Amino acid sequence: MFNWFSPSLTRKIGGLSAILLSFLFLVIIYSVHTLQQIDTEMREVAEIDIPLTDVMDEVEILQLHQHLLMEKVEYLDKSTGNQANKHNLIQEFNQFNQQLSQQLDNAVDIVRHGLNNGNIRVDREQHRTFIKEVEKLHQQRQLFEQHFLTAINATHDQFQIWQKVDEQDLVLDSRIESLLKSIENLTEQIASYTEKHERDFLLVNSVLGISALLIGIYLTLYIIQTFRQRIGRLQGQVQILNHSIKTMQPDEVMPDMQKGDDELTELESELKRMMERLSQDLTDREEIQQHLLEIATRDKLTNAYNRHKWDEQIEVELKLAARGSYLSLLLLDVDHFKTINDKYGHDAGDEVLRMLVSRLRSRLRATDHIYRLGGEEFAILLRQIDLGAARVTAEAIRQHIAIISDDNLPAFTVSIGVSCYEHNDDADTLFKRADNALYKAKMSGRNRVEIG
Ligand SMILES: Nc1nc2c(ncn2[C@@H]2O[C@H](COP(=O)(O)OP(=O)(O)OP(=O)(O)O)[C@@H](O)[C@H]2O)c(=O)[nH]1
Repeated sequence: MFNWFSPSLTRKIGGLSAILLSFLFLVIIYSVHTLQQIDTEMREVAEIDIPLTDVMDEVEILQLHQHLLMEKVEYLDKSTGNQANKHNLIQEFNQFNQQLSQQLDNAVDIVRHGLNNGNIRVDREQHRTFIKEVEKLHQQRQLFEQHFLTAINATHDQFQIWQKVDEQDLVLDSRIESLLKSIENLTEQIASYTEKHERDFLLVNSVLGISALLIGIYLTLYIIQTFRQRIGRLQGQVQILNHSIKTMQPDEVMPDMQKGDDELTELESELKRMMERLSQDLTDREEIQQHLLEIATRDKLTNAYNRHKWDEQIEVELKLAARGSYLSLLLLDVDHFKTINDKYGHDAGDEVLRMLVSRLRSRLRATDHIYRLGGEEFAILLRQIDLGAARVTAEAIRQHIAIISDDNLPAFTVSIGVSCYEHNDDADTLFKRADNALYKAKMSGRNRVEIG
């Protein structure tokens, strides 16, 4: 089923456009149909009703003329008896008769022709009735003429005969009048049909036009609103992405995805995926950097910090100590390491160094760092430890190392020189005191702790 909220933007706009076009199509179809209808009705009025009205007006005028002639003839017949004049008037009367017949035939022809050609669409039945009425009028007129001629030629009861003729003349007048009235009615009827169609045309076209306009406005506003909203969101996300790339900080929170599966949502999810990829890349990069840093600062054999790290860190620790915190240095050297190497081999010597660092770690706090300064010499920095405590720690270490017993490794001992930060010490002076103490320990027989 068509769900308005889920389909793509193209389909939404396409759907609304299709509805809009359908409305316009309906307007066009309806307009063409109604205009055709109005045109047919106007043609019917022009081709049938107007000529018919003209003909019947002509009939009425002729009838009036004939009526006057008849009055004259009647007067002459009754009073003067002027035969020559009467004869002329009768001839004139007959001419009008012919013209009247001709006009009535014309009227019938117009209607019949219209019916046969299909030009008459409105009230065909009433038009057929009109033909019948005209034919009847025709017959009555012929009857009237016969009566008129009889009246002229009558030698007695003239007054009564002329009265009858007058009566028939009146009937004919009223019949013609009613025929004219019926034509007028037909014309009015067609005019009212046309008017109704024009009104409907305006109404339906207005409704369809306004609907199309409203849909068009809605469609435009919907597109503008949607694009502004969604593109605003996308701009925000692109800015977040941009900022993350600039600062190399992928921890910016992307807004939640909008529901739907249109093109802009796809673009949004693509941006989200890019952000995730960037985040992953930056994490990987950080891990690699961390790893490289480890490699750069650690001794490969023992994993203790190397001399490079020592040079860096001692300055940091000295600054902290200068602010008032204790800092002690243990300088540790394996006794007779050369002999171990010579006697048990270089690999065994390596293993001794590895084990030494591992044991030292187990005796120290996490904040006490071990540095391999070269060969079998190590430095240990003890934070927040004064000289006395450092000596105790050094002694504990020495004893712990001396009692190691491992079947695979030779027993060995260490000598330790201890120094503690003093006012205005630098790396050299602090180191020197520890080194002197170590020297003293070596000179005093090794496996000893000495204070510098
Ligand atoms: N196995 C091994 N030996 C090393 C390493 N670095 C230095 N050495 C050896 O350590 C020995 C140090 O010997 P010396 O400086 O004479 O010191 P010592 O034999 O320990 O004598 P004292 O310090 O006076 O007790 C040398 O033989 C070096 O070759 C290493 O990484 N592995």
